[in-house]
Amino acid sequence: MWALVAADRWVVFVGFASLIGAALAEIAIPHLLAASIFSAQNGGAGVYRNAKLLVVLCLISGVFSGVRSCCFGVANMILVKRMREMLFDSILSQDIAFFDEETVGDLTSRLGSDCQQVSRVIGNDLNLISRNLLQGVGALIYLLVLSWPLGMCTMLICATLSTIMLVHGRYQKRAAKFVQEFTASANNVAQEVISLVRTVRVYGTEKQEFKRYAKWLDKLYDVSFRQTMAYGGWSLSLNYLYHSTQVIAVLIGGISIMAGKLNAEQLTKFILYAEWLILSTWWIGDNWSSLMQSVGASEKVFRLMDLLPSRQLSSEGRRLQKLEGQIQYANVSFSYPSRPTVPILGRLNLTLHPNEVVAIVGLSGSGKSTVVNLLLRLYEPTDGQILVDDVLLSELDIRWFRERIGFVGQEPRLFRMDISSNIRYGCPREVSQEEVECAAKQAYAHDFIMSLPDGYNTIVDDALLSGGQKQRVAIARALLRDPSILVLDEATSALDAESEHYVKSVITKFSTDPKARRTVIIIAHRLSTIQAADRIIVMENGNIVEDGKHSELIKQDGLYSRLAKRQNDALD
Ligand SMILES: Nc1ncnc2c1ncn2[C@@H]1O[C@H](COP(=O)(O)OP(=O)(O)OP(=O)(O)O)[C@@H](O)[C@H]1O
Repeated sequence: MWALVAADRWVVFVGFASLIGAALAEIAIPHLLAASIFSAQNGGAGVYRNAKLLVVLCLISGVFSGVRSCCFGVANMILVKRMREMLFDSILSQDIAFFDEETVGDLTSRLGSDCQQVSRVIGNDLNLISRNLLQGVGALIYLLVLSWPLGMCTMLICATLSTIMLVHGRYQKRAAKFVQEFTASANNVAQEVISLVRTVRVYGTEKQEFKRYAKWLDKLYDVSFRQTMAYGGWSLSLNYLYHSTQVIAVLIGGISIMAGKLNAEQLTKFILYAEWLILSTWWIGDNWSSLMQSVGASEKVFRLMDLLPSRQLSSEGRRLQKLEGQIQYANVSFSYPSRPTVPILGRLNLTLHPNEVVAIVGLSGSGKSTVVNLLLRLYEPTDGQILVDDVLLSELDIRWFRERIGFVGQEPRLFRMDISSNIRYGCPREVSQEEVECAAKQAYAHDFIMSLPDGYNTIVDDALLSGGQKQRVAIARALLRDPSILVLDEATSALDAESEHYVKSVITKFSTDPKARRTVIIIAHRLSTIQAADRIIVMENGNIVEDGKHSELIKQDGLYSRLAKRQNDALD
């Protein structure tokens, strides 16, 4: 955290300097107050001088307090901004496996409320704790000098208060972690339910979902209730201890006056400073528990911030003169890091030649998408190697390589921006509007885009376009890059019959038009779309069981032929 603050050390430095200035100015105020009252009673000498001094001290303390508040306020803003930037950057630079483990709700909670809470450490808690600590220590020294028996009694009360404060702070820190966890869980449920609201509505599970959300809110309430009770206990003990200083003042102070060891002015000063000392301890205690809550909330935030970025992104690799598009899987085995004991691919061997259009088919869960995930280096093989143009994929500059890949995922989701920007998204070169429209035409998306109210400038989101339309925009995005390797994962699953026909034409163009040729990998469930592919790979349980052209595989009478027959029967 200090690294975060260091960049703005001047703001923090000026803040702390004004804090000390204000505390020093304020420490003399009770003394002057009592002195003025008693000098007035004793004939008036020094009243005006004390009053003038009081005005000057009040002015100084006011200016310093104002500067202090501004500086710590600014430090707080800078801190929360920088923390969010660092955390977001750290999250974005993680391996994809990280996102299999963490939930969206959890991460957004860390970025939102947790960062805000942690920033309070600088903006509020540390600032107030330091100020009250300074004032408290000043008051204690004054009290001990004034009358050590009275000073010692007050110190004893403060020590008791501090012990209660530490126990209370530790409790608040523990409670803050639960609050953080339950808030994140409630956020997870809310995000999931809102994003699946159509399913919830159709299945009529609103009440169930409400209960699921309310369950976490109940837990949150429970912890917050205990926190409030603990705070009540803290306030109660503070109150008793505060009033006990008044009792001590009356008793011990009275006895001291009768014994001639103290006069009325000194006892008044004692009461003022003792009150100040107790109030300072109260404030420290209050801010201490808040500081502990922030420390509790900060643990996960800092753990996330401290994660090392994905090694892929931090290492530089080789760049080839041109990506020809030859891909070779050599004895590749793989298990997902979240389920390391479940083998997904077992010693897979597959070679794709440059400009070949290869379709991968197979039953659901047979590992088709996993083959593509490994090529995109979203995951690393557990064993074996992947070579691209005879170079190890792990040795290639991953950014350079990905720039040359066009990818359409299973569920293309669009960004909340206009269609034109969605098509340009991630394109490594400057592209004109004509090029965007040309890509949209190739993906048969141009006509429906033109029918939208603002054409290419229409702001889209997931709800505005149909699945097939979103998929065609995603295909246009992939084509605009003019990639050397094009990957279409289930690119036809969400298409209606008409769109499917168009996409089939795009695929046929890749295999027939020499100008459009590139290495294409198509993962498809609808076998009718991939008949024009140069080769069809059939997968079962993470292994390749058949490999050949459509006509050859039909003749083999194996899994592909069975799948094709089943689909034909379904259509009849
Ligand atoms: N991120 C993940 N973490 C753990 N297991 C996963 C993950 N993604 C996929 N799997 C598992 O890996 C296996 C293969 O999944 P994959 O998505 O590659 O199959 P697929 O053939 O593409 O299936 P489909 O046709 O249904 O998309 C499945 O058993 C799946 O449950």
